[in-house]
Amino acid sequence: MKKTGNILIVDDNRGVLTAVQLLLKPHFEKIITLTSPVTLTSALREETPSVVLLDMNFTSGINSGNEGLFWLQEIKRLHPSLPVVLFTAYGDIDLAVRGIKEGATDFIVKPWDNQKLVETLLNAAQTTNNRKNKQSTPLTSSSMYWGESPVMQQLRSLVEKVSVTDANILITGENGTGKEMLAREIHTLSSRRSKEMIAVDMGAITESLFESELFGHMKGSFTDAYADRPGKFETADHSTLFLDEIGNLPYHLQAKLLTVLQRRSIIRVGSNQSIPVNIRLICATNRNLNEMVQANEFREDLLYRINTIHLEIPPLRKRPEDILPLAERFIARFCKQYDKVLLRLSDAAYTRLKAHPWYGNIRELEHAIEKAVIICDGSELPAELFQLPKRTDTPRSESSISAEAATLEEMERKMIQKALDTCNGNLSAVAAQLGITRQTLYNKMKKFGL
Ligand SMILES: Nc1ncnc2c1ncn2[C@@H]1O[C@H](COP(=O)(O)OP(=O)(O)OP(=O)(O)O)[C@@H](O)[C@H]1O
Repeated sequence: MKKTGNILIVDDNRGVLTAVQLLLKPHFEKIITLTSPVTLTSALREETPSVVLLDMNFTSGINSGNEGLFWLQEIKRLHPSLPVVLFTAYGDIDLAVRGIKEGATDFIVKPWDNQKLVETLLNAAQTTNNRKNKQSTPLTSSSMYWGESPVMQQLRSLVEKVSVTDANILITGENGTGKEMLAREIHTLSSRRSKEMIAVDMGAITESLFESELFGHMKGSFTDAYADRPGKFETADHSTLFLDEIGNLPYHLQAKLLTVLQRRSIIRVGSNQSIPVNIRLICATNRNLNEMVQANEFREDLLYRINTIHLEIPPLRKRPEDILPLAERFIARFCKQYDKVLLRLSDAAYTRLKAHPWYGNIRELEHAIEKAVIICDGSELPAELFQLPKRTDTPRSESSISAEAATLEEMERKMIQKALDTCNGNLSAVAAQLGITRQTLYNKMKKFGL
């Protein structure tokens, strides 16, 4: 017989306790008994059962049931959704009805019918178990794979600790390391998970729409404002707001963001009414914000505000033990998606994947696997299906050009000058060609006197 959760039984009659305990033993994983309700609240703080069976009368000779109702309220105060089944004296239906009105799930009349008692308690415990399973679904169904590497295990334990708090989090890491995926995981692990996480790509937001997108607007406040519209901050109220590519936010707009984060309220464009917002903020960037602060490209006060907790996702090449488990997960996912039998990696493919530096990180690995699964004809993925780009250059952060600041600055100046010449001074085109924002370009031109 399958056992269902734990039960707490509170009854001052030891004979009743023993009889009920024997009856329920085959049905519950653990049975906790209390002969007095005095220790009830401390017992519930230690362990939350799936159901409580609560006697209504603890003082011999007094059958008012008031004590039982008092303890029922205490249980509900601690655990509002914990099912409580009342154990009432014979014929005391009125009391049972009062108990039900005050939140009890059901009642059993003494002397009890064994079968009815077992069924009632199992049904009540089942509702708790269903709820627990439902709550844990988002946690277990996450497609995020943490990896085997010690560095990712450390990150995981930190994430589990901080997710439940409302602390602002800054996630950094190279492109494709899974910053957005981690932000979603944090949201799923938080108490805000019942509402959708709101994600904004700060690199894609145009300067003219920045305020309206983030803080909302009132009808008629500008040409295209046909109706009142909430911004992302308001939409994320009581949820998580994920600001991706925060390093791409132009300098002069950073002050506006900071003000809202400090005040925890927004004012829609065209309004003068301040609207409080309760958001948990997660930001992400692949840029080094400390260096940007030094270069006057990022406000130091904003950095302090957003990085209460800093999580750095290491690049895949720095945790090679995670490459193959990730690859295998992607193979299983894409074989299912493209309706193929489960393919396996050939030994040569295995070696090739493990040796590749994956500068595009998990995203690059995911795409490589998807492509290979699509074109594979046999039951094994040969190495030839993985024509991985050979890159002789290393990612920016590790590049040798950072070795000497003077050389780097000279190189930067020359690159900007060259781009200015080829783009005939069109600053937007120069910024796009160099892969930087216009604000960064202005700052650098000022610095180099161009
Ligand atoms: N830990 C992981 N487990 C499984 N898939 C992952 C993991 N991390 C990333 N991915 C996959 O890799 C891809 C890139 O992830 P994501 O967009 O979160 O990276 P990112 O760091 O935010 O990228 P970018 O810097 O380019 O915005 C996504 O398709 C995601 O599903």
